[in-house]
Amino acid sequence: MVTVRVAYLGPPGTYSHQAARQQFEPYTLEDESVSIIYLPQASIAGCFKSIDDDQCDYSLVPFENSSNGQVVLAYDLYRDWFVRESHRDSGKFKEPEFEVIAEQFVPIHHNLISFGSDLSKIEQIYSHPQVWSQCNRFLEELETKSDHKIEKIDISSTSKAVYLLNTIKSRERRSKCAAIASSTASEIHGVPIRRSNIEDFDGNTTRFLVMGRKQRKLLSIDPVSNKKLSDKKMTLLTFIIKDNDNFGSLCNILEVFKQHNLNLQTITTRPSIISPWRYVFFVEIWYSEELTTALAELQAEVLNLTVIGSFYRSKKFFDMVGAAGNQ
Ligand SMILES: O=C(O)C(=O)Cc1ccccc1
Repeated sequence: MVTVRVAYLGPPGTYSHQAARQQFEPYTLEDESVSIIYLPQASIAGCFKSIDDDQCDYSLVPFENSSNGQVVLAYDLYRDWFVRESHRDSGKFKEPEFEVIAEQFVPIHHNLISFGSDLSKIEQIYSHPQVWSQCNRFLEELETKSDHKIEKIDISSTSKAVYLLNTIKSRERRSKCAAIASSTASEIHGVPIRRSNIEDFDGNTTRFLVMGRKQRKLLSIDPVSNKKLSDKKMTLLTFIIKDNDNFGSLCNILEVFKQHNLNLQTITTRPSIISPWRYVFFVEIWYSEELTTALAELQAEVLNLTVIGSFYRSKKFFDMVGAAGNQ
């Protein structure tokens, strides 16, 4: 029997749980001797810590959404784990024991879940902060139809938001509270769905990154062999511009990628926390063999150049791009 430990943002019933099952279930279906132990974490930060501490072999985090963009908390955790400079005052940086090894795209369908059937009485809604701006239209409509403001309460995950409805003692209060979460979360916690598919956009999709321990080759299942992968690879890397006051630094960096025919998919910046208004860059590049030479050349321009992972592009990416291109 091969046992693989997978951490995700819990409790069961979150979208992260869905992503973890989507990534690992195919292996159990193919081979009965593989068993997956899913390990729900209380926070996204916990998903990073548990893999570094060797409490799991793989760990997933939400990274970006097709309608409301980056999951900034995940980016900031990548900065905290991978950017040595951001620890220079404490001197406490330690090389992470993990890297990004795969991606998973998950269709996200949100539901309004509540014990109360009269939606005009809802006063408070619980959910994960990433959810609000994916359901703007529904939330605005709901507020217009009720004669009061609706308070949005941030919870560490969508499934926990539904769980919390069960902890409200007073029946009257319960009927005035709701959660936004998946249909699985509604089933698990036994709270009915009052409206389904309340997301603003069709095709609302979250991209999750799968992290693996650097020593995972000792394991006998390898998620990279998943058949739903294309033959194209991506590389996620991070750096800080060395001389912030130097005119054209970013342009010089982009020039290096261009000269090596490296195609960029995204550039994102987050506060570096080294000093105010200094930024950490996250770049995703379509991998090619020229990357190593390009990275060596980039050293002149940047600090803390670190590859967070190289991984095969999911075939779903091309399905989605193709579908959008045909519209
Ligand atoms: O709270 C969850 O269910 C998560 O997995 C985080 C999240 C929230 C909204 C969209 C995708 C992931």
